[in-house]
Amino acid sequence: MGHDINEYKLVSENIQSSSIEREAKDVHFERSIRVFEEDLLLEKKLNREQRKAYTVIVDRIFSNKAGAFFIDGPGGTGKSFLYRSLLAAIRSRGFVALATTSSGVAASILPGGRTAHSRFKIPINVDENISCNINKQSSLACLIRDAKLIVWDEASMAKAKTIEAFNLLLKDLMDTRMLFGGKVVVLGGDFRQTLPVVLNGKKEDFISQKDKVEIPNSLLIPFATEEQSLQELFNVTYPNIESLFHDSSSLASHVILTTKNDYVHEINDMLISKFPNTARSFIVIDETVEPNDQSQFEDYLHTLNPTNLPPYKFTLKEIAHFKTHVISAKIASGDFQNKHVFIPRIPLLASEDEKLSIPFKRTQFPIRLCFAMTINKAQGQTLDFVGIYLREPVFSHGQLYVALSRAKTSKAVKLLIRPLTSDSNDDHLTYNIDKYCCAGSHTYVHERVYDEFIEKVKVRVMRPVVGDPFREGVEQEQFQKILRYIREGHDSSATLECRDDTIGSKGYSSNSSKL
Ligand SMILES: Nc1ncnc2c1ncn2[C@@H]1O[C@H](COP(=O)(O)OP(=O)(O)OP(=O)(O)O)[C@@H](O)[C@H]1O
Repeated sequence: MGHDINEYKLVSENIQSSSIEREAKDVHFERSIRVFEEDLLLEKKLNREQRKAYTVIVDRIFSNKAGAFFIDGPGGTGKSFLYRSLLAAIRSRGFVALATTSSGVAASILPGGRTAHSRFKIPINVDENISCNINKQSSLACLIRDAKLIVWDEASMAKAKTIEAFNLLLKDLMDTRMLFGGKVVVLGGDFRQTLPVVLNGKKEDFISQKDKVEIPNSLLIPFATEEQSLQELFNVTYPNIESLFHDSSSLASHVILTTKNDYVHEINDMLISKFPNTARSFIVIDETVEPNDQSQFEDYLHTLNPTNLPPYKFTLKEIAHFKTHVISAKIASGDFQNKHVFIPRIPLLASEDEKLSIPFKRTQFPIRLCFAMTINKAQGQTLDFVGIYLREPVFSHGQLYVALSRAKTSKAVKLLIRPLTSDSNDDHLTYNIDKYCCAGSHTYVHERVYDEFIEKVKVRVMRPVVGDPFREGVEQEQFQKILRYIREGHDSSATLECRDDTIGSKGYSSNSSKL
C-alpha cells in the first residue's frame, strides 16, 4: 500500500488520472444516465398532491422560467417518488437533471443520485465564508449551467451555510442575482425528521423538549435480559439469516436502527458472527501524519474511534473473495446493483470536525457492515422490515419519528426498549424529542404572501422587551455578529424594515431590526 502504480512499470506510459479527466468522466456519466421504463411509468401513478407539484414544476421547466420549490411532507408520503418521476420526465427528453441529497444513503435511492457536497463541491467543514470549488470554465460548471432541473432531497438535514453556498454558486455560474441563478431547483425534506447534526453543539444550538411516549404493545419486544431480548429482535428482523446469505436485495431491505455508532458496531459484530462461514478479521494500519510521532502514539491511535473512520478491527465472513489488500464483491442496491467491483484498502483521514489532538491516517477497506445503522443514516429510506433498538432514549429532534416511519406498515416494525433504570419495568415507555427551536438567519417566503409576511414580521419584531445588556450570556462577539449580519444584508441590497441602532452606550444590546 502507499506505492505509486507507475513504480511497477507495468506499462510503458505513466498512468495519471488528472482531476480534469476524473471530472470529464463524471460529467459524461451524468449526461448519459439511463432512464428505466419503470421510472417513466411513475408519472401515471402520482396521487393528487404529487401530480399538482409535478405539473407546476414541469411547466416551469419547459416554459424556461425560474422556480425555487420546497416539497414538504411527512415520512413515507411520496416525496422521493415525485423526484423520481420528475427526473425521468426531464432525462427522457435528453435534458440534464441533477439529483442530489444531503446524505450518501439518501443519494443511493435516487437514480444518478450524488451528495450535494460532492456534486457542487461544497466543502464539508462549513465556516462563515464557505464557497463551492468549481471553476467557471470547467466541464462541471457547464453541466450545472445546462441542468434544467436540480433536485436536493433531505435539504432539511443540510446546514444553512451549504444551501447559501449552493445559491451563490448558481448565481455566479449563471451570472445573475436571481435566487438559485434563475434555475428550477426543488428542495425537499421534512423538518419533523432529523435536522443537521451540530457537532459539539452547545445548549443554545439546539433547545429541545422531551416528552414521554408510550409505545403500543403490538410494536414491542418485551425486555427480559439484554442478551435474550436482543436475540429476539435479531430473530424478527432477520429470520433465517443464514439463508439470506444468497439473497442480498432482501438482506438490504431489513435493518436494525439504533441511536449511536457504538451500538451499531456491537450489533453488527453480533450478527456477522451468526453466519456459518469462516471469519476473517481486518486490523487497521494507523499512521501519524507527523512520522516522528508514530512510535509514541500508535497504540493510543488504535483506541480511537472517530465517526467517519472504520473501527480498529472488523470482521467479514468468506462470502466475498478477499485478499489482504483487495475485496472482490457485488453491489447489492442502487444504480450499480449487481455490478462486480474490487474494493482496495485505502488510507482515510479523520474529518477536521473531530479535532483530534494527533492527526493520523487509518488504512482500511472503506466499508462498513450494515445489519444495523444509526437512525440518522436511515433517513430517506423505505424498508421491508425495521427493528429498533433503544438502549437509551433518542437524543435529538425527530429521531423517534424517523425510526418508526421507515417501514411501509406498522406490522413491519418492532421496538426493543431498555428500561431507563434497572429496577423499573417500563420497557414500553421512551422519550421523544419533539420541539426544536433554532435561530434562523434567512427565511425564504413565497412571493404571493411576501408583503403580508413582511407586515406581520415587522409588528412581531418591534414587540420584544429589551433585557439587561449586562446579564450573563450577552457577549460582544455575538453582538458584533448580529451587526455584521445587518451590514451584510444591507450591502446585498436588502431593505432595512426596522431600526438598526444600538441601545445605550453600555453593554451589547441592539434594537430589533429586520432586513
Ligand atoms: N403515488 C404512489 N403510488 C404508489 N406508491 C407510492 C406513491 N407514492 C409513494 N409511494 C411508495 O411509498 C413509499 C414511500 O415513498 P417515498 O420513499 O417516496 O416517501 P418519502 O416522502 O420520500 O419518505 P421519507 O420522508 O422517509 O424520505 C415508497 O415505497 C414509494 O414507492
